[in-house]
Amino acid sequence: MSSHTRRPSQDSQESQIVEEKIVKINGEIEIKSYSKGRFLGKGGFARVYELLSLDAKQITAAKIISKSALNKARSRQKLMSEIKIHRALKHPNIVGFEHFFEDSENVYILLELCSNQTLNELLRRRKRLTEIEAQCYLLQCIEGLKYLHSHRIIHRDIKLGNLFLNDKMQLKIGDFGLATKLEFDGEKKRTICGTPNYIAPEVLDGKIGHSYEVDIWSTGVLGYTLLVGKPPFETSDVKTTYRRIKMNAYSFPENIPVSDEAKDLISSILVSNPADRPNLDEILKHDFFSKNAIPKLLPASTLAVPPSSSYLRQFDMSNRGRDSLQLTMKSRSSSQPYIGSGKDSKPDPRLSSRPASSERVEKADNNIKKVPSISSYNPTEDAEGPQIWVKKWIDYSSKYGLGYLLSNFCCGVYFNDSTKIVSDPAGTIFQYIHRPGSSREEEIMTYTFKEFPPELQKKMTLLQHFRKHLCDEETKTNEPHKGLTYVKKWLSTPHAIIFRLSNKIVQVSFQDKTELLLCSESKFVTYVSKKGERNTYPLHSAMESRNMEMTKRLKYTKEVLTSMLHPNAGTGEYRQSLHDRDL
Ligand SMILES: Nc1ncnc2c1ncn2[C@@H]1O[C@H](COP(=O)(O)OP(=O)(O)OP(=O)(O)O)[C@@H](O)[C@H]1O
Repeated sequence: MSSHTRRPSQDSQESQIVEEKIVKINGEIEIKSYSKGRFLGKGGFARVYELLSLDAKQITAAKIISKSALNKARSRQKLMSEIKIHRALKHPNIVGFEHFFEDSENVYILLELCSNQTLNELLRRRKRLTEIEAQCYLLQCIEGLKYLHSHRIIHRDIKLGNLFLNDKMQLKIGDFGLATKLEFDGEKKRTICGTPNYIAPEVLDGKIGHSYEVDIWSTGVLGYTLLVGKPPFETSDVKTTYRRIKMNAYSFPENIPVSDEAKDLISSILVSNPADRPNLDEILKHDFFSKNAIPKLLPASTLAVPPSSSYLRQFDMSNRGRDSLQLTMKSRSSSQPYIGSGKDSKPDPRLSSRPASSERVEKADNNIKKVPSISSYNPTEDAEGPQIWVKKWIDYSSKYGLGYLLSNFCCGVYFNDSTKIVSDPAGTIFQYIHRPGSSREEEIMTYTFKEFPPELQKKMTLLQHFRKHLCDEETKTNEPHKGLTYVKKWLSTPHAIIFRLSNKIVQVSFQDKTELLLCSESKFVTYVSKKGERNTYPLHSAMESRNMEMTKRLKYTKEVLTSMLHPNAGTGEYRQSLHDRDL
């Protein structure tokens, strides 16, 4: 199997098309083409990019390793071992291994794309996590480890940066560069490897050898790090860190609240003698995992902010005796801090903000009972409603376009020429979305705020201008986001402004501050009432609901969306028909 990359002749940059040459058994040659997309990150060895297979239209993360980095026999062996171990694995909590191939310059490892980065970036944004989040991630990590250990594989590098999150917020163990497969169960390994903060004492000792218990130790370090915000043995130099690990010198800081159950579990894991540590099943039976119900997956909003109190209440075991409806179909707060002019102050007609404060949603719990058709409905991720929506916007289409702030604090502009720009919350990177030449396909280019083509200068200045007006200082985080959601289309009617987001959510923000968020894929609808109450329903039950305020708006939305598909859409006649339509 071999392949080659095609370099554009006048372009000195890296090639954008990768071709894989497959020699079939009958000698025929098949060429598979991939288009190289966004840069996702780099490690010691590899640069990682999105790779789109042009025939299957499937996007993967491609770890591209230059062969020049493999001139030492040890690095080649390491890569071969990583591929050999990883390709045989299949589990929901392990990064999927799709495929690998090579050409004269590189080795390409195609992996399941984890678009929400790793727990490393998450913790940098969030500082530390709530207990329910730590439970949820630890459970998934332990499930992945159980699978590995049952196949006699020790990962040996469990740490924040090797725990990936996919678009559904599923945790996936990745990077098998240091993993090893035991020949038999009692075998001990002696290679000193791992990442300083997470390395187990028996690895540092080197004499006694190590086994599965090193992954258990790292899970303890992981639990501590998620809850406290920094690893237990961290110091400014590696030697002192190692000394602390050997002496088991760590403590829980007094100013950070950590439950007794969490402290007990972590302390039972972080013991010097590997034989005294609990095994994975014993960890799962610990009180830390039974003091409350634990969500299978967390909402994507927790990438930026902690889960809201109303979200948390559905997992509180002390509520279990209450009305089952309240527990199964909880109204959810976005948990994002409320930014905006508020309902009492008179809003600037051009500057709008959506009502999304958590107090409002908490009040909504009592209202849920009034919607009869949803009582048999069990909560899923979808019951959370969309995680990303337009929080504020400024309609400056009289001159330039529409500027907006999303609930995940990404800021964007839909320009009058239909090009779009969207920045990450920190203002580090931005994406420019346009249709090059006469192409029908949109192209998404990613640039940093410091380096971008000069022709984008004016649009960047406008983006900066909108950001200044829409963003609060406190909402800016430091971490670049990947796969940014942006406004794909928007339309203003006499009653509402309608946004179609790139994540396929349609948001209808009415003049009276009510709001509909429609998810065409999951067929769920979230309604924010005049009082600011936010509830999510399956679309079919929402249509039949007795909540007239909502059904009226759903009907209006349906009519507007249908007429947008009309051949006359965009013409004066069409616009007039929108004006004539009643809410
Ligand atoms: N499956 C994936 N989906 C999305 N991004 C990924 C994926 N795999 C890797 N990345 C990104 O690429 C970066 C480098 O990947 P990785 O750490 O696996 O490379 P490496 O060279 O093997 O690193 P190391 O030096 O730790 O062995 C990661 O930090 C992450 O940002």
